[in-house]
Amino acid sequence: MSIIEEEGDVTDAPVNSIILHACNAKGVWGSGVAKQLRKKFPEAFEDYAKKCKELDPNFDARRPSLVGTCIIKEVEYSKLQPGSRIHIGSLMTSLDYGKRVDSPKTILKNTRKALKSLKDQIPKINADNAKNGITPEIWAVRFNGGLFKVPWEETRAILEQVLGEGGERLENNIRIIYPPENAVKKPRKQSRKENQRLDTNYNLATPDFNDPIPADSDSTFTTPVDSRSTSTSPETRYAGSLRPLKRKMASNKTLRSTPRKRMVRPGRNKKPKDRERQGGSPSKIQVEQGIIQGKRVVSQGSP
Ligand SMILES: Nc1ncnc2c1ncn2[C@@H]1O[C@H](COP(=O)(O)OP(=O)(O)OC[C@H]2O[C@H](OP(=O)(O)O)[C@H](O)[C@@H]2O)[C@@H](O)[C@H]1O
Repeated sequence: MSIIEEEGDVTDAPVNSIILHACNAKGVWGSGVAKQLRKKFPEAFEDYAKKCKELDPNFDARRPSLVGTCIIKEVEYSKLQPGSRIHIGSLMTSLDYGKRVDSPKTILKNTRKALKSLKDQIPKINADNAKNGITPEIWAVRFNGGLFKVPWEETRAILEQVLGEGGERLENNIRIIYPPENAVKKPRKQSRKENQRLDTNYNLATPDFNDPIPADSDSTFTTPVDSRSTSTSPETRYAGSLRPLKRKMASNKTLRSTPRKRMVRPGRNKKPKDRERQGGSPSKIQVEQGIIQGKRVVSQGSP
């Protein structure tokens, strides 16, 4: 047994080979590789869906006995080559799919069991092909590594352990097929709402203006300052104008909880005229001058 990884399309696997992929146990091949296989080999899908339904008629996950097994279905390879055969091996590594997909840990546990199930079925397939002097090759995708979101290295380690174990090594060679980089769908474009949220979050962070602008930046490089001016965050809505500063000062006044008290000593602010009328004490200068507005003041020590 050898394992090689190469670029390509798994649906181009040759006649007499075994295509290997992972799927849920709910009878759905709605996306990813499974969908492609459903389209090209509808017989394999019908067999899989029927088996899922037999074991769990309502697909309510009460009888998840297919998880951890491998369904292998032999189908016609091509209508153009009557009698030509290919096997589709479906590793049931998660009970459900989409948001209800099993955790990576559970998927890996199920993968180990499902690969053992595959290994148990291979001798019969090999025996059938031996008549024609063929040892079928296994063409696998990097299963679990797409919609099931399990890092491929972790799945591969289990594959090597189970299929390559000691004296029971498989004689079949394994080809891991991965799509060319430019064939992989780009991540979904973020919605306008998500973009706005990201934008706001970004602008709320205090930009470090001391950060050097990357050397390879071109004229379209957007600094945090530029993007702040288009932001709708409260802190930055008025970036570049004086209005926010004025508003800030105004709001400081109105926000003060207790009005500032002025310390006023009694009679302090009264005009000299008032002071005199009220019989207040004359100022030092008035005393020195001896006169307050026509009224003679007798200073101390005068005869
Ligand atoms: N033609 C091609 N040739 C070669 N490699 C190809 C390829 N097309 C894609 N790949 C790559 O093959 C890896 C696995 O990718 P996938 O996402 O398919 O599989 P998976 O094992 O993570 O997950 C399984 C669940 O995905 C679906 O989901 P539904 O239930 O329909 O919702 C199923 O039904 C299952 O349940 C990724 O590296 C893809 O880039």
